[in-house]
Amino acid sequence: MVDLELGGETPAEATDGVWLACVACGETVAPYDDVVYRCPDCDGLLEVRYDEYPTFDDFEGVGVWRYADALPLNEGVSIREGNTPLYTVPEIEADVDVADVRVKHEGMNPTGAFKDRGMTVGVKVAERLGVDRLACASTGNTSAALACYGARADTEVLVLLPAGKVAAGKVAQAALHGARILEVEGNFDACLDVVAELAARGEAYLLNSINPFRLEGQKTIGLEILEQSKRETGEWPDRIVLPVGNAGNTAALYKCFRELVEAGAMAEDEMPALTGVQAEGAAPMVEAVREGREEVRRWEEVETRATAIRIGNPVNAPKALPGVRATGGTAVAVSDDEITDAQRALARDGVGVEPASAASVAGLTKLRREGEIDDDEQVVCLTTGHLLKDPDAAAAAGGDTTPVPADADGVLDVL
Ligand SMILES: Cc1ncc(COP(=O)(O)O)c(C=O)c1O
Ligand SMILES: N[C@@H](CCOP(=O)(O)O)C(=O)O
Repeated sequence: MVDLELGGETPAEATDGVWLACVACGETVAPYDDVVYRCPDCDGLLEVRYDEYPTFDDFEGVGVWRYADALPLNEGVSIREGNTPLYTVPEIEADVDVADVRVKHEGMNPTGAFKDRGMTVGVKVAERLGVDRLACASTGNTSAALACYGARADTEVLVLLPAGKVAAGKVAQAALHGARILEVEGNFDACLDVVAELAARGEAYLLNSINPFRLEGQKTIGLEILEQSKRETGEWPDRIVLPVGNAGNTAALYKCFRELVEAGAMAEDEMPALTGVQAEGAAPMVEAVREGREEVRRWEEVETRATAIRIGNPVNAPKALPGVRATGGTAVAVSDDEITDAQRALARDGVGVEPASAASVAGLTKLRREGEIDDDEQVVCLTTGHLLKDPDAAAAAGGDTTPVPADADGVLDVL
């Protein structure tokens, strides 16, 4: 069972109205006394809790730190993350025949992915804890963001990547920002096992999404979607469709909604339906949702062109699965070809994304075809990473180049 109830008494462990609580057994833990990732009693996942939850009236400014009242600290290690666009996508909207489809493009963050929202918080907490080495396992984007924010904080960064399975743009980012890059003979889940063990031995501070502070930053995706949707359409969306890998965003969005409900700023039946999309070759969350299970079964073998979500053991599943259920959402698996088709469709609407991001639109298309989504819905698809993250995939999905001589007549001959 999971205990996701907010509110109640502030425990003695709280510092500045903030504490950690185990979602499995309810144990409370002081936030900044020791480095802790899991419940010391039962090994369950931890989440950040507050003595007070803000409403929309409490927010001011722009970007992630507009939402400081919903975050554990008042400021972060920041390079101006968040405030990403919510695009209309007229061609996709017409193709899927849904009343309103918008795309929240998280690829427009400073390092080109949503991870920056988590790192601006997580790296600041690391500073407060006084750690001297940051680490993560990564399919690419987490490592790029951690390398960048670690550089900004002048702290050593170690990243473990599955050898040969990370897109070129992401490795280049981690390298240029000065991270120590270790290529592991194994998939992402194996990398996470190793780095979690290093963290448990005190060798590094872990900044994957198992870190509860990182997910606080990612909550702001939900707050921005709600505010932008209300401003641009007068309504909150009925549904948010998102790619799922380690299930951090699903967990963070659900926490965002729960906090708004606790603050009295949202009714429970107003929570947008969280709709997760995975690649067919890496779909343990979809399997768990379909089978009504509380936990995922780890997939040892995973494969997909969408390398960012090539993940077989989503660590945040115990937080994310209740979110899918409680919001009336669902989960669906899509093929690599469906992902590439969606990447092309987004590109035709002027939105350049990496393959994993396009999974959201592929999922919407499939669920519409299967009659699981109604035509009168207002839907937001989350696109999580920029096109340039994976230049090889973009080139393969795009058109061919044509060689021409260096004169106008020669060029006109081929047109
Ligand atoms: C581009 C991209 N999209 C989606 C995901 C999946 O997000 P989550 O792990 O929060 O489910 C990731 C990483 O996991 C990613 O890098
Ligand atoms: N896609 C991720 C996988 C790791 O997820 P995390 O959110 O737990 O850090 C990546 O970019 O590495």
